[in-house]
Amino acid sequence: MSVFTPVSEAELSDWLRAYTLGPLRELKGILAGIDNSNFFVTTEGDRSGNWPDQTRFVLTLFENLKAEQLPYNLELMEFLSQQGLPSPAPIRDRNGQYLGELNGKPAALVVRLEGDWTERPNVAQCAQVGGLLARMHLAGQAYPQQRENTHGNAWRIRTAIAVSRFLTPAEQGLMENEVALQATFDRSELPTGAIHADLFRDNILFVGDTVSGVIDFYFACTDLLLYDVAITVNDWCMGHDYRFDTARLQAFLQHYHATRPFTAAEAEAWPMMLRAAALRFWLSRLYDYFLPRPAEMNQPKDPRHFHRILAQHVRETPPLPV
Ligand SMILES: Nc1ncnc2c1ncn2[C@@H]1O[C@H](COP(=O)(O)OP(=O)(O)O)[C@@H](O)[C@H]1O
Ligand SMILES: N[C@@H](CCOP(=O)(O)O)C(=O)O
Repeated sequence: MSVFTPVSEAELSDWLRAYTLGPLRELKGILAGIDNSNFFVTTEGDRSGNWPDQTRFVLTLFENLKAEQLPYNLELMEFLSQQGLPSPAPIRDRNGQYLGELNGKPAALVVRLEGDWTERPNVAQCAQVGGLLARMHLAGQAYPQQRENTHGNAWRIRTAIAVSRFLTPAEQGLMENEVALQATFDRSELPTGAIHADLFRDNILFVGDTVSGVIDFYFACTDLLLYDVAITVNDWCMGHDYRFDTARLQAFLQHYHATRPFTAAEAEAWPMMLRAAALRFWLSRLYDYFLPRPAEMNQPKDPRHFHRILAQHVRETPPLPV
């Protein structure tokens, strides 16, 4: 979303001296995104450096994650990019470090990928994203690091308490019921691994109908693969009436299933995963909407969207259609 921590050209020019990317040409704050402070950075390039042809980068100042939590995310991006997946590689400085500090925040530069995100994905794009997510899950099985989901059960309970006063009694009832159900739902038979955990439409870039990039791995963690699928389809395959668009959903899931077949336990857990995924973003959007952090540029997202998706999933829980 946002720029919470401003950076001046002089501050960045000074910081860039640690890299072999040449002098700063342009610095521009990015409005999109909601967690970190992001900037497009263009440099003059340095033909003698490690990134001779690269002049376009994204600078992120991490607002929530601490430096010790970031190696999981940044090294996952590097790992997936080495496996041929279109994830932006973090840039290492002259000392081989990809994580520094700028204006009191942990900060990193990553390669700026080509392409734009799509607001209205078509069936072919959903199919591509389904296949891509399955490939990311399979590749992630070899990723050696683990990180607990910061938006798991304890976070759900804490956040539900914090936002409760902003809800109607009916909304409070729905939330309390879901938080309690999710807390006791048996997940022990479900496959786990490295998940993106926020693979919304604005985190995939396309050139035409071809995926050119997967960005924003800063919620990535070790969790259920099926939960990641549910998060992704709740955004990519949702229709205007808060029911799935069947053609996009089937294309997505069939392409996923062709690369990593769903297990019987996953088919059974599907409705609860869709609900967990909707609850996760209802809660975070409520929190960001009613209890926002101060920001120079900010664009809170509408929490009612996920309230409606959750209510619909509770009314009618669609089976896994593969
Ligand atoms: N590697 C990248 N290549 C191209 N654009 C990027 C890249 N990383 C981020 N962006 C742009 O910055 C925006 C915000 O980034 P994002 O990681 O989603 O922010 P946040 O972590 O705050 O949610 C994206 O919507 C995209 O336009
Ligand atoms: N995708 C989430 C919030 C995180 O936003 P992002 O800009 O980091 O993708 C939502 O839509 O609520």
